[in-house]
Amino acid sequence: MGFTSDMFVRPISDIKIPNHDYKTIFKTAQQCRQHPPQISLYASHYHLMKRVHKATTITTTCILKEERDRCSSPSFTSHGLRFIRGKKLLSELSTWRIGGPCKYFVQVFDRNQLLSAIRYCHERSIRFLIIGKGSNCLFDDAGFDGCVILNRIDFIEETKPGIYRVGSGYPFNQLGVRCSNDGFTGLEFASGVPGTVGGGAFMNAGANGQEISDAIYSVEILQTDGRLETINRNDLAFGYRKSSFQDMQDLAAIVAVTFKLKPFPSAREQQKEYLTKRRLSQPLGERSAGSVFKNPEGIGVSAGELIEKAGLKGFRLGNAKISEMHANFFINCGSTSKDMIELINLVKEKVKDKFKVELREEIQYVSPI
Ligand SMILES: NC(=O)C1=CN([C@@H]2O[C@H](COP(=O)(O)OP(=O)(O)OC[C@H]3O[C@@H](n4cnc5c(N)ncnc54)[C@H](OP(=O)(O)O)[C@@H]3O)[C@@H](O)[C@H]2O)C=CC1
Ligand SMILES: C=C(O[C@H]1[C@H](O)[C@@H](CO)O[C@H](OP(=O)(O)OP(=O)(O)OC[C@H]2O[C@@H](n3ccc(=O)[nH]c3=O)[C@H](O)[C@@H]2O)[C@@H]1NC(C)=O)C(=O)O
Repeated sequence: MGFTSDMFVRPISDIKIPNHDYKTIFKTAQQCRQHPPQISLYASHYHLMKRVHKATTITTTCILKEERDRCSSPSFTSHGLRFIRGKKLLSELSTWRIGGPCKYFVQVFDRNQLLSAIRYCHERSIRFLIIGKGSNCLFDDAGFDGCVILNRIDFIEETKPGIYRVGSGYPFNQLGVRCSNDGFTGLEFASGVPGTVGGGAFMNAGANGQEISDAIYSVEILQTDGRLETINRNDLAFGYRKSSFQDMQDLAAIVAVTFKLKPFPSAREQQKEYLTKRRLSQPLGERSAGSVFKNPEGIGVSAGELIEKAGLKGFRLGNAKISEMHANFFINCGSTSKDMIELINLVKEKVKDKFKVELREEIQYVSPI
């Protein structure tokens, strides 16, 4: 989307002339009589309106030019945040290491920054995407024609024994280790999961019979209109890789999650056992996005098993390959998004032909526009 000048019209409060500094306002007005007024003045200036409105206009025009220049440079600051324009590669932001440049990129470290980033996008009708570790996303080689907001809200506080309030950008993996080390059960499975707490809640991450939803006490979310809301677990619905968040029209982002865990002396051993199992059965050192497909429900056979039985383990299409270790992990060996999508579609077709089972993706496609 191109910039138009009216995107940069700002109310006078944003113009760096203090309300009482009439001298500067008059001076600016005198310099720029040719411009028509575009925005209204504050009531306190009303008695000066006739003489001042031209000052407002020209000052705004200066801001427009300044902001347009800033926004077309490789990096610029707005709303107190540093944006990178056109340079950040999505391949650097995804565990699959696939994806072209995004039009804007910004990192947020707390709730207010997240709100500012969303406001920035909202004011300019820029499409935005919140990502955590990008461990479940397939980005396009063409990139993303919007703003990628990288969630780095990564605080953790134990408010009472077994109750943890955690920023949505906190690594899920680390949370699993921390809670198990502290002797609490419920999140042992999280160690080894490469996502964030927010991504985990959004997807209702699970493994080894545990799910994040079983440990959640409440979730703090940010709505697109800027409102913050805390939702109790009882008011949320979860299923296999499914959560209420996926259906919320007004959700901007999950900001923090509070977990309530029970004491369990063997939590640490349990966590280590899960991690060992994961290391033995999953290609963790390779560029993947974890399970590509959800397990089909109600048939008692996993997606990995079906793909293996279809004879596809180790199959390679271009530079995208099905892991020899686990058939539901697809490896990027220098692949494009096109290769990976073709491989995914081919697997779906073969499994459908052979077993009459429709595999459904767990990974999320992020379209470039
Ligand atoms: N069990 C396993 O071994 C593995 C599990 N996973 C799971 O995949 C998920 C990926 O996590 P992560 O890498 O952080 O996510 P990603 O960065 O891959 O984002 C995935 C999706 O989650 C949504 N999302 C991410 N963070 C937030 C947030 N704070 N608020 C709202 N929505 C959010 C985004 O939705 P939108 O597009 O709407 O912005 C995005 O499309 C986790 O559930 C992880 O547990 C991944 C790999 C292996
Ligand atoms: C990796 C993910 O989560 C994983 C999670 O780590 C593990 C461990 O609990 O259980 C799920 O995998 P999974 O169902 O493939 O679990 P596994 O224990 O590896 O395999 C299940 C069964 O399939 C068989 N199997 C698996 C892979 C394979 O190539 N061939 C095969 O026959 C295994 O022998 C086993 O009998 C989650 N995947 C899904 C889609 O639910 C993820 O979500 O990205």
